[in-house]
Amino acid sequence: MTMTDLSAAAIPGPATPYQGDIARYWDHEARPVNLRLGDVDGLYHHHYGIGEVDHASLGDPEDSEHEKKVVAELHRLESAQAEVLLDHLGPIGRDDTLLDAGCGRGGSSVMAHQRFGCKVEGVTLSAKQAEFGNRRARELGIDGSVRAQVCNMLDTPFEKGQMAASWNNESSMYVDLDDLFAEHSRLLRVGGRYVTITGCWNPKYGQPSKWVSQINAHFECNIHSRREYLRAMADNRLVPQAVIDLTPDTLPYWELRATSSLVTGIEEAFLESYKDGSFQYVLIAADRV
Ligand SMILES: C[S@@+](CC[C@H](N)C(=O)[O-])C[C@H]1O[C@@H](n2cnc3c(N)ncnc32)[C@H](O)[C@@H]1O
Ligand SMILES: CC(C)=CCC/C(C)=C/COP(=O)(O)OP(=O)(O)O
Ligand SMILES: [Mg+2]
Repeated sequence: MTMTDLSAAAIPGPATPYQGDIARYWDHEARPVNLRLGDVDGLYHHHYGIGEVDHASLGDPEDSEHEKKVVAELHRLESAQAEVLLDHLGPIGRDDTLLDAGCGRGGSSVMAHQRFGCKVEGVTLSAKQAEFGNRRARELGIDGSVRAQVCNMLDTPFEKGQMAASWNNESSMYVDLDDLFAEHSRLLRVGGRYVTITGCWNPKYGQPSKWVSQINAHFECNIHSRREYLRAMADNRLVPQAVIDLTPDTLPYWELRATSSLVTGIEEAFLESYKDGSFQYVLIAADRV
């Protein structure tokens, strides 16, 4: 099957009722905070931002263009997050294939192809997201290299050792981590790199805080603890090379978002849980050994 021959692939139903819920959730998602940010430059993300806010770029709050500038700034910070994830993939060649596990509308996949010139396979539970990502790839003329498929990331059709690198950008809170890392470990070649950026609860807090529970309910997900990530990697031949606490770097994004007209109601939970230490935004990069 060639990269663009999607018609040949039989799409099985969801593996579990829960995966059916998540497929429906993302099939129906159309929040302005995601679509308006994506419209800035055609990279559509479903993850959050990192880095300092460029307050000078926002200008006067009374200015009629202010809201547009806030949208552009939030989007710049979300793309900066994806750039940091890609920075940790290691050397990638044009002939390599990467896996974007839980690819959403495909923003990170496109960025990876633009940076490395390689092939990128994205998988999502949502047919709407896969169609959206494949349409964007066609519009950009890169559908020979970047594609999305409706597929469970715990059970993919890719070959053992096929991937030079793989990642989960804010998509690992929907699955069991042992199952997830077993599949990444199977797909990665020895020496290949796995990267995740994720929110995780802090074992030092004791248990998930009320804010973490609120985030779980809001997104129908199941946030894991930092310890669970490290244990599940160790059990699946993934050896961490970097564990970076991005919590201080993501706070400016949330402060700005909380003041914008695009608020969704979840801003307080992120801000409060990051500040009380119960929740952390982390990047973990690991080598397949
Ligand atoms: C918050 S979005 C992140 C999207 C993307 N990684 C990004 O950074 O824009 C979560 C994604 O995980 C996907 N997902 C959740 N569980 C999955 C599973 N078992 N297999 C494949 N994708 C899954 C959803 O379909 C959705 O696309
Ligand atoms: C860090 C954690 C716990 C993430 C949970 C997964 C998630 C829903 C990410 C953002 O998606 P989105 O961009 O669709 O959300 P929003 O509409 O809030 O921007
Ligand atoms: Mg978003």
